[in-house]
Amino acid sequence: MTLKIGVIGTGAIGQEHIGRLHGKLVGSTVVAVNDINLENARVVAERLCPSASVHATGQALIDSPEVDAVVVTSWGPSHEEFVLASIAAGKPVFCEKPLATTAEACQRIVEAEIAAGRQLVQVGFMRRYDAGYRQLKEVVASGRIGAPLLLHCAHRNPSVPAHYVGDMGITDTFIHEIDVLRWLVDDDYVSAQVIEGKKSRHALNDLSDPYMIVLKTRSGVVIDTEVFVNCQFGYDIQCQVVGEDGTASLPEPATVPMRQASQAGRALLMDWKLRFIDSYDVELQEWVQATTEGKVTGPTAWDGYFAAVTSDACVEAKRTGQIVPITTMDKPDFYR
Ligand SMILES: NC(=O)C1=CN([C@@H]2O[C@H](COP(=O)(O)OP(=O)(O)OC[C@H]3O[C@@H](n4cnc5c(N)ncnc54)[C@H](O)[C@@H]3O)[C@@H](O)[C@H]2O)C=CC1
Ligand SMILES: O=C1[C@@H](O)[C@H](O)[C@@H](O)[C@H](O)[C@H]1O
Repeated sequence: MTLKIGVIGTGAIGQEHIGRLHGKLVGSTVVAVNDINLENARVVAERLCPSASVHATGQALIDSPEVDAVVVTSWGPSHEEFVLASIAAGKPVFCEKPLATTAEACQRIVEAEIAAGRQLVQVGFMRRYDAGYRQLKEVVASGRIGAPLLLHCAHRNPSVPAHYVGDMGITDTFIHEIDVLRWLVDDDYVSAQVIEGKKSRHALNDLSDPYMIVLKTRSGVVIDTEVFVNCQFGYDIQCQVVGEDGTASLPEPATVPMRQASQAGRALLMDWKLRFIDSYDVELQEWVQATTEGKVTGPTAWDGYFAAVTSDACVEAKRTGQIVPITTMDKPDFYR
């Protein structure tokens, strides 16, 4: 069976996902697209999936009988509307991160999915599919470095566009660590602290950059992460787990070691698209397979909700300079 997919949002990652769902992966085809910029949707369809219909609204795409499943790659503030509409239509939906921009909105999605009686929602936390993170998780779970005590992490982007403002360092960027690190150590967070310091001269407008975020988990693991989105030198993701008996680190992406012009070294990637290209493929291939079998096997609406609660706590911690507790509703049996 071939899963017929409708994609809402034909911007940067929308185009990436259309490319893989229509031409690269097995068992899927893109039959419909939509974007508030309709002309852009038409141009993208023409280039990547010429037989797809271009719908005037996201709702029309979701309602279309030709669409079996929905992929939401529009801006964060529109996610709630499209995910709720997909649930109401009884259609599986893959939503890029964040699931929604507030914890309240994510809670509404969780409640709607429970009321619908079956899991339909997967969130685009692709790092769980990255070969390096999967290897690191295996090492941690094997007990070879003993129980994890501390994590030292960094999320560095070379630069960000002018529309990247305010707390996006948390809600758009650090949200990846929020999800992948609780999955990595199989633990949940209980508090957040944000430490701001000297601002880089490369940070535009009101953007505070860089800063440190410290999360503490239920079992007491302390996780520090540097968020630095104007670091200039590369797209650089770091994660080191310090255990009772040793340390384990996220492998560096494989790039060619070079000796040239009196220097020895290797190139750094400059772009998230390249750094996680394989994980997006694995993520969406597993989603297509699971959706065809009527299951959700990846990050759920609950994971999206938990990430949003944590992200809200980090935003509050940044605003107040205080250590902010992280409290969620009880995890429903539906997600156990
Ligand atoms: N998993 C990952 O590594 C990544 C995830 N993302 C997430 O994907 C989403 C999109 O990000 P980008 O592609 O970078 O942004 P973008 O700005 O390149 O594209 C977003 C597209 O959505 C369209 N759009 C916005 N509101 C809409 C609405 N109500 N209905 C239909 N179309 C609408 C815009 O016109 C635009 O074409 C965001 O939630 C972002 O956080 C983005 C980059 C990487
Ligand atoms: O999801 C992503 C972007 O939306 C975000 O803006 C970047 O900071 C992240 O590194 C990238 O993975």
